[in-house]
Amino acid sequence: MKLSTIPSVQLDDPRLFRQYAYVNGKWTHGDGGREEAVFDPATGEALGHIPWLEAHQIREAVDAAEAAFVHWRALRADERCERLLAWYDLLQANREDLAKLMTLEQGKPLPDARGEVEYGASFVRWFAEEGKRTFGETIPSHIPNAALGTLKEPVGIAALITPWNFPLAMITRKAAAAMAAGCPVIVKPAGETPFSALALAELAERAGIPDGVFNVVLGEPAEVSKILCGEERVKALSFTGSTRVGKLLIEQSAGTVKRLSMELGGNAPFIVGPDMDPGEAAFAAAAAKFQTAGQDCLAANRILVHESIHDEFVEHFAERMAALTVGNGLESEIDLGPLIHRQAVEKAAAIVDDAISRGATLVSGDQSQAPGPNFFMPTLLTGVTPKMTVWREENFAPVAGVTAYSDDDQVIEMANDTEYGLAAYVYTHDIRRIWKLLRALEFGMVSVNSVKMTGPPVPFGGVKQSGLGREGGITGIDEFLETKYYCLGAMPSVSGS
Ligand SMILES: NC(=O)c1ccc[n+]([C@@H]2O[C@H](COP(=O)([O-])OP(=O)(O)OC[C@H]3O[C@@H](n4cnc5c(N)ncnc54)[C@H](O)[C@@H]3O)[C@@H](O)[C@H]2O)c1
Ligand SMILES: N[C@@H](CC=O)C(=O)O
Repeated sequence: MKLSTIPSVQLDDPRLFRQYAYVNGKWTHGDGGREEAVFDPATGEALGHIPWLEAHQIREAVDAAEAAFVHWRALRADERCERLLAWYDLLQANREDLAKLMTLEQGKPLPDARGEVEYGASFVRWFAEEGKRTFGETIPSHIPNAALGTLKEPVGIAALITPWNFPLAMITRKAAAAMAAGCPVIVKPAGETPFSALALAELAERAGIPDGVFNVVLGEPAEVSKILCGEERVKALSFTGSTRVGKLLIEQSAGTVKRLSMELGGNAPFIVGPDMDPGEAAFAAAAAKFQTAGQDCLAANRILVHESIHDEFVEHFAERMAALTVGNGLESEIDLGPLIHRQAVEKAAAIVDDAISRGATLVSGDQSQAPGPNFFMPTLLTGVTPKMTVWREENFAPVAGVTAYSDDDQVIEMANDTEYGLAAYVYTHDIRRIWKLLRALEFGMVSVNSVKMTGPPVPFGGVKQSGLGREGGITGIDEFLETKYYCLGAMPSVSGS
């Protein structure tokens, strides 16, 4: 292994920085000697290296999870709860180090990284408790002398494949639900951000999570996913990432008929009604657009403003953008960090060029001001239309596309004009308009007059090509549970009703 630069960033606990995979409670290198560098997107410097496991090592992780399942599922729910709560406490106690690691590998400003650690930990606590409430049902019997009911049982080994934009919370929202349900997990984090996942493994071990229950495998993404999807013993696949890769994994899982949860791309409309104060709406829209430098599945992708306040809104939005500071997320007072890598910057530039070539107006976004090659300055385009990539695709960059509409029916049509259906924002105080939009918008989540919409109690997920299933909330654990129906017959003591 090559030397890394992370220790110089002064983690309070340097053992949270691991450059190995974690399988069956052991830190593991790749048998084939393959490894990958991980870069700080702000500076371009290598932070460290991770091994790429060989196919037989991925299967060993499945063997380990299979063995662990026997004991993990046999624990009482309150015993699993205790271990998960110990994990939660350790995440909280190490919040600062986890946040530093995250900023280094992902780029988001340190306060946002702290927020994500808090957010990620909150799912662990939530599901620790929810695990105690996986109730079955009693069914009034139609069969004489029989007792009918259901039990909830863990589905089995769960493979969790996660993205780089939320390197910790996208893991805990899945892993805590699965583990609380009694399932061991095999996590395959994004290659860009493995260190948050490995720190989670270190803390899981300290929390007393038994060997084989929480595994982190690293490797060539297509190779690893093919094995996990093709493995009969892996019963559930929970994926967060792009719709393109999600579709691929659905296909790869067909042969083994897995339980699938898919949290895929978004293309969120942000609708501003004619009754809104343009300054207030612009402030909210900027918050919904620029968090995590726009690299958020919930980011406002198409900002649709009523024509009567459009020009004023644009003025306020541009003012708000001018106040944003772009830079290395480790420095103070930074609002936007870098994009994850150079290709993301190139994609953002291409989206802006495409929009301008098709008639959009560039209001602001001078890329010569970018503090480094992976940075993209907040950009505002007006007059965006459905023909433009900025409308059709999730841009995953700090590029805001604004357009005007004239009435509610038109804006509903505009908002729904996408194959995605994750989240939508509505800003208006007119209760009739709110209800009309809420019902007509084809999205899994609609947030009215609030940028913040997520958290542990929330059923997070999309419709259309934004995904399958829901994470979090009271149903998130069901993604990892089977319903077993039972009929206890020949029981004269039961009446049948
Ligand atoms: N709906 C949600 O909850 C949610 C949350 C976060 C991110 N996202 C989406 O994630 C996307 C951004 O994340 P990303 O760029 O990491 O997504 P991605 O699809 O490129 O990667 C996600 C994961 O899949 C792996 N992967 C990549 N190519 C693969 C392949 N060919 N075969 C198998 N695995 C492969 C990656 O290594 C990573 O672990 C955006 O579309 C965003 O909207 C959705
Ligand atoms: N912000 C989202 C992650 C999407 O990228 C969440 O809260 O889950």
